[in-house]
Amino acid sequence: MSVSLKISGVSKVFDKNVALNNVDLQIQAGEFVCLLGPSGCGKSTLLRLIAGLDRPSEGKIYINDRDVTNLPPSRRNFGIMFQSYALFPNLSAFENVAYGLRNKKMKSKDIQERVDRLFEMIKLTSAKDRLPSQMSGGEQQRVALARALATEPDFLLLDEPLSALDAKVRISLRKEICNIQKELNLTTIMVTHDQDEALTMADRIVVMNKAVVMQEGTPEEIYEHPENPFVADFIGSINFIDKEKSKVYDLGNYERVAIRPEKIEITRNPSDNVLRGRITDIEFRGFYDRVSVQVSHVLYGDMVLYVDVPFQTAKEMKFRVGENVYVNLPKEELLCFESA
Ligand SMILES: Nc1ncnc2c1ncn2[C@@H]1O[C@H](COP(=O)(O)OP(=O)(O)OP(=O)(O)O)[C@@H](O)[C@H]1O
Repeated sequence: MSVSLKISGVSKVFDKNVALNNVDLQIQAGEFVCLLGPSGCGKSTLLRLIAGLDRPSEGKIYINDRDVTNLPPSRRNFGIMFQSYALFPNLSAFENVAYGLRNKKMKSKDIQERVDRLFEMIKLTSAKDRLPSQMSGGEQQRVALARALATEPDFLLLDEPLSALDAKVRISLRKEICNIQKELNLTTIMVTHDQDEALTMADRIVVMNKAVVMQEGTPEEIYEHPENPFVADFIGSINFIDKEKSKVYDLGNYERVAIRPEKIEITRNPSDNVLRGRITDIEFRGFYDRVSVQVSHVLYGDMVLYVDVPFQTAKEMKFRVGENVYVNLPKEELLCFESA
């Protein structure tokens, strides 16, 4: 069974340090939610409160509308997986996964069946009898996932589960975790500070900063319609244009506009609505080039805009550092913020 979770007015204060400030959050049954934010924003604290490893200073936590705020972890029925694999070093992979089931006094035959099924799920059947020290980091983390799922939890908590792994393994494990999560329709909350991870894995992202939720939404909503400069800046790259610099655009009541580097067009043809500039730097970034353009509009003052030019366009246009170009900031791509 998959459950819904509700965090209602939750605060957590350590001495005088406010780790969470009046956080509200609803998570639907079967949903994959990522808590994303910079170091110290409170995401691990929130995960610990949901697990019952710590108690909120204020507010309530509900599982399927049942108040569990004062229930111990053992009565919340979740699986958990940490950054460090935390496997028992002296037990085989199989016994690591079976551990919780033996504790529950499940029959040997049933344990065998369930653990075998889990090893099929994580595609590691051949490594069942190995010790953790005989497995790669990625394999150990898959065993940790199987262990978290063994007791058929109602929801899954993942605390930076991929951050200790190298880039390739991380990307393949992202997919595997998502597939398993969807197959089991298991409500899942993952803490990460890696925006790519959140964007590729989550049904919904909760962006946090300084103990509060800054915005929540689908990856597309968060990327395309950030509600404030913090979210715009934290997820993806962004150029900010502040009011005092922007005499070209009438910002009305807005204090700032912003535009993502891939939304700016760079050309050699002057036309309406383009700004003149000079290329000061070109960085090769694989499938795109990041071109820095010093905009030299009299009214603009000095401002560098970053423009991401897709690989193919960059190849055809052959931009050079020092060259004069024009940049177009399409009006419909501008993000407007009332305050900085
Ligand atoms: N047990 C504790 N005692 C005192 N302060 C704590 C404790 N746990 C967390 N904090 C503080 O609460 C704030 C939030 O910490 P938390 O670990 O939740 O952040 P985080 O977003 O998970 O950061 P990171 O990504 O670095 O793990 C920080 O200022 C931290 O120092």
